[in-house]
Formats: sequence, structure tokens, C-alpha cells
Amino acid sequence: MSSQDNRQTLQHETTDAASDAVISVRDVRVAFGQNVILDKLDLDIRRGEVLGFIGPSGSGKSVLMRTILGLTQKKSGLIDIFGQDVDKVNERQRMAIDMRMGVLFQQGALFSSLTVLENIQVPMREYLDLPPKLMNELARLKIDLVGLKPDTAEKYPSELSGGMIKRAALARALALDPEVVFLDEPTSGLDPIGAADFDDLIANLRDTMGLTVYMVTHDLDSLFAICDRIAVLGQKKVLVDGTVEELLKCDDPWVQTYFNGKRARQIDKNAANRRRMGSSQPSKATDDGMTEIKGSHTDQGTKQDTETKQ
Ligand SMILES: Nc1ncnc2c1ncn2[C@@H]1O[C@H](COP(=O)(O)OP(=O)(O)OP(=O)(O)O)[C@@H](O)[C@H]1O
Repeated sequence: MSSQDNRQTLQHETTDAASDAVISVRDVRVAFGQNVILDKLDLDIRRGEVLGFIGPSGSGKSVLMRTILGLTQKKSGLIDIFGQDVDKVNERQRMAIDMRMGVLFQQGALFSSLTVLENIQVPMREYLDLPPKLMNELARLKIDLVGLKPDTAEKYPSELSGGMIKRAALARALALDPEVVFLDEPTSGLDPIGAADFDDLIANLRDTMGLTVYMVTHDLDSLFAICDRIAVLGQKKVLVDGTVEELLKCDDPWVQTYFNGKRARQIDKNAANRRRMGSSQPSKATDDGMTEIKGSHTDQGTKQDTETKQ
């Protein structure tokens, strides 16, 4: 099956799914001067899924994320978020949309002069008018939610490990209880255990909070472990999208090399299924600043069971 066929097949398959899209991108073009980065790009992000977004370095994955977030202007095309055409909303409506989306930038992008608690409160201060005591309580809940120890609240980013920075940045992305979070290479720079723990955390949030996740990643393990669907960016557009199993059958040369090339390892294709069945091991973060997150993806309601690591 060619990538073109794949794309068409998927469009047939997703007629129902498209109606469940929280974000729809249609025929989008983004350029910097004469340099066209994205052209005729279509993409749906569906409610409650973890969508992995892959593609060659410099192909425009981050640019698309920034365009959806309204941080980069598109030249043409349509972006519909939560059923609203972003070109037709006023400032107040755009703000309401922004409040429903959280973002974790590539390097965490925490403010170095603020503590973790203060960093998490940045979006709260920007969008809400809450008493300081309540903001403190909410920020501490987020710290707990992402598996950081309570005393992390008073620490500055320079005092945190790479894994703790990612979690603190995720806590900030979750500050306003968003429905969708955008993660730009969340596991880059983490050791394999830390990366797997972070994957578990993301899967947990999807399963317990119904979070929709758009994740730019180069991490094959993350793709297999937690992504419900993967979209491939190439030639300025989404070349193909589908489940891991579907992509493995796709004959696009870049996709083939990506999954079967020199750097690709033999991956246990059943891992993704096991995770979805809820039999993955609970997160056991080993970093001193983290807590152990217990419970599989299926045995809890809306709250994670966290316990301070001994
Ligand atoms: N503000 C900007 N002005 C001009 N060019 C830009 C700007 N932002 C991004 N680009 C260009 O857009 C292209 C795509 O960049 P982008 O960061 O989206 O790539 P990517 O696919 O996320 O890459 P990577 O996987 O390496 O992170 C690059 O050529 C980059 O130089």
C-alpha cells in the first residue's frame, strides 16, 4: 500500500472519527518569507487520543504545533479548535480556546527565576483571578499529579534533574486543567527509565482524565508504548497517519527506514497492546525528587494514587 493510498484509506476509515476531532487542520500553508514549511496540510486530532507526530528533523513538526497554538501565523487554510474556526473568533473567544490547551515546549521552558510552584502559577495568573491561597493549593495538586515530591514546589529549575524539569513543565501545562496538551519531544534527554516513566505518566493522564495528547517525538519506544495513532510529516504535509501496525505496512520509504532502519531496534509490537490493556507496570520514578505513581491505567477513577518514594 502506498502512503498516498494509506492516506486515502484512512480518510475513509475516519469519517466517524473526524466528527470526534477536537482539532481539525485543513489545507494549511505556513511560510517564512519564501521558505514554505507546510503546504496543503490536513490533520485531525481526536478526543482522548495520544497522537504521535513524527517526521524528519526540520520538516516542520514544531512549526505546526506553534501554528495550532496561534504562536505562528499561517498563510492560508483552516484551523478548527473545539468546533471554532480560529480565524473567526474574537480575542476573548481565542483566550477561552487557549485556556483549554496546555503546552510543554522542547526544553521545558521554565522561568529560571521562578520556583516550580510559581512557574505552575504563571498560566493561572495570566488567565484566572484566584486568591493566592487557592493558587498555591492548585499548584501543589499539579505537583502531586505529575509525581513530584511536595518539596519540589520551592525549588528553582536549576536545582532539578532533567526528568524533574519535564514533570514540572508538564505540571505547568496542566495548570488550567486543559483538554488537550501539546508535548514537544517530552522524553528527549531522559534516560530510558525516566523516559518510560514519563510515557506511563502521559498514558495515565489520558486514561484517568480523558486528556487528548499531541506529542512530537523521535522516541520509538514512546510511539509503541503510548501512541494510539501516529502522523508522519514529510514533503510539507501529513504523508500518512494510522496506528503503529498500519504504519509498519506502509511503503513510504521514509516511514520504512524510520521503523526498520539502522537505528530502529526490534520492537515488541505487542507492547502497545499490553499497555492499552492496562497491564503496564506502574511508574517507579527513581529520581529523589519524584514520587512513585501507583496503579495501572485501568484500576482508577479520576485521581492518581501517589505515594512518597521511600
Ligand atoms: N520563526 C522562524 N523563522 C524562520 N524559519 C523558521 C522559524 N521557525 C522555524 N523555522 C524553520 O522551519 C523549519 C521547520 O522547523 P521545526 O522546528 O518545525 O522542525 P522540526 O520538524 O520540529 O525539527 P526537529 O525534529 O529537529 O525539532 C526549519 O527549517 C526552521 O529553520
